[in-house]
Amino acid sequence: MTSHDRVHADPVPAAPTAEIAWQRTVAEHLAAVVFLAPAPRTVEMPLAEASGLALAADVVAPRDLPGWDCSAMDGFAVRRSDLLTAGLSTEGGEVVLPVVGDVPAGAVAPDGLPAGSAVRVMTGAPVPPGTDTVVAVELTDVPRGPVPLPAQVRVHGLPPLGEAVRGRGSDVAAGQVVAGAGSRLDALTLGSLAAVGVSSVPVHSAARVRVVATGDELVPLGSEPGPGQLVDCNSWLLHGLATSLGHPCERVTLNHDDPERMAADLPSLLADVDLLVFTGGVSAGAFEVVRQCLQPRGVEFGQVAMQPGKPQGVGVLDGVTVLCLPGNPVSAVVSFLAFARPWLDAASGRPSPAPVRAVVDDAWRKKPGRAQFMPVVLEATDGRLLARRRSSDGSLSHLASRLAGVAGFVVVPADADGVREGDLVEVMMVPGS
Ligand SMILES: Nc1nc2c(c(=O)[nH]1)N[C@H]1C(S)=C(S)[C@@H](COP(=O)(O)OP(=O)(O)OC[C@H]3O[C@@H](n4cnc5c(N)ncnc54)[C@H](O)[C@@H]3O)O[C@H]1N2
Ligand code: MOO
Repeated sequence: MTSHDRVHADPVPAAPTAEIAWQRTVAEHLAAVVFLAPAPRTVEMPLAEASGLALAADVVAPRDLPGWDCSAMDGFAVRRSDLLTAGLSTEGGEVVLPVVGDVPAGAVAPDGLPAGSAVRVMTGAPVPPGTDTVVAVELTDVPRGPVPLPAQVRVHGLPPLGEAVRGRGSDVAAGQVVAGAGSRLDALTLGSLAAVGVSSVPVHSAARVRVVATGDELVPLGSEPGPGQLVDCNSWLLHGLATSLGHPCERVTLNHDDPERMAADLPSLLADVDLLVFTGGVSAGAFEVVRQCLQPRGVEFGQVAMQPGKPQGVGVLDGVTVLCLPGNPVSAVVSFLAFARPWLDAASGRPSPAPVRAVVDDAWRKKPGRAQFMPVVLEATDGRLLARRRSSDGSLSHLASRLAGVAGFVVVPADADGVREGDLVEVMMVPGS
């Protein structure tokens, strides 16, 4: 905590120890955090409200799509053998057929097609039983566009059998799986289910999240910071990440460093959420409000071999998983993506995203010992995804303004001493970027 007036302020609270409960690799801490995720809840939800959620079961088509044999073109439905009989061949010629009906999209097709006749059909409209081919309007003497139903049609091209006829169920047959269990209801999956008429789906509900920024140096967005103060950005960063992953999230700022006051607020902070995320006040200073409040209550504070994001806390209070992330803004973002996101994925039944691989368009050194999360911009060039450092100041944890435009973080393994131009690396992506 860096508040200007703290220098002369309250006595130091009766501090628990600043003991380091554990030292872990990123993989070890990830496993410890994800282990705490509860089994996903399953609910039946209207499709319209299920965007972004994961399906809890396979969803099958309740009916065939298309629901009838239909036309793929504006034209005339015929029996192809009638065209051949009337003298049309692949060599050429033309035939005239009487037009005995009109089927716009949305209409019901006539029961059948009298021999040697045609029915005008529009794209998507049902074709009468017995027809097997649609002659596009361009292959006839009928002009394109809004013309009255002609009494007859002159056909001057022989389409192949089955041309422009879509069979019933040719997209999906009733009972076939449209989207499998675990699929995320992105726009296209949601639209597919709407197409087959699925209006409600079994899903894993999103997790309810509360993010709490702490520190008496913080002032809310819109206020002018005084000496030693700064605008809280972490609550916005973490709230934005949680909501962009589709989890409802409440944003709280506690601009004090009083562990007793925080303890009094704990029941309401823990109420009605699945995941409570603190940021700030976890390290080794004299006024680490989160550590001082939560360590005596069983939350463990330790160090993870990563940069940024070394100090971390984790525990369970009243059945709620509590993650305590560092206060430096880049550290908070990296920690959220590395640990809170996988917890959220597990608790909401979503598969972890496949790692994105990119080629480094840059080179930098690092000290071996801690995994590094380097903020990068990504650029697709010549079929390759190039990762370039967002800033030559690298992965420094306080560079809040340089988070703008960051697409992800190149994960440099702990034992590496740097990255060379052309290296293929894994990128931990910022959701929605
Ligand atoms: N003696 C040691 N000092 C520190 C260590 C250590 O091991 N020994 N670890 C360092 C590392 S690494 C990190 S990361 C930070 C983490 O510190 P805290 O989690 O206790 O965070 P604070 O001290 O509260 O804040 C750090 C920094 O970030 C600013 N901050 C905090 N919250 C916000 C917010 N919501 N919006 C914007 N900025 C925020 C805060 O003002 C500080 O400047 O500890 C190192 N120290
Ligand atoms: O871990 Mo801290 O986040 O390096 O600055």
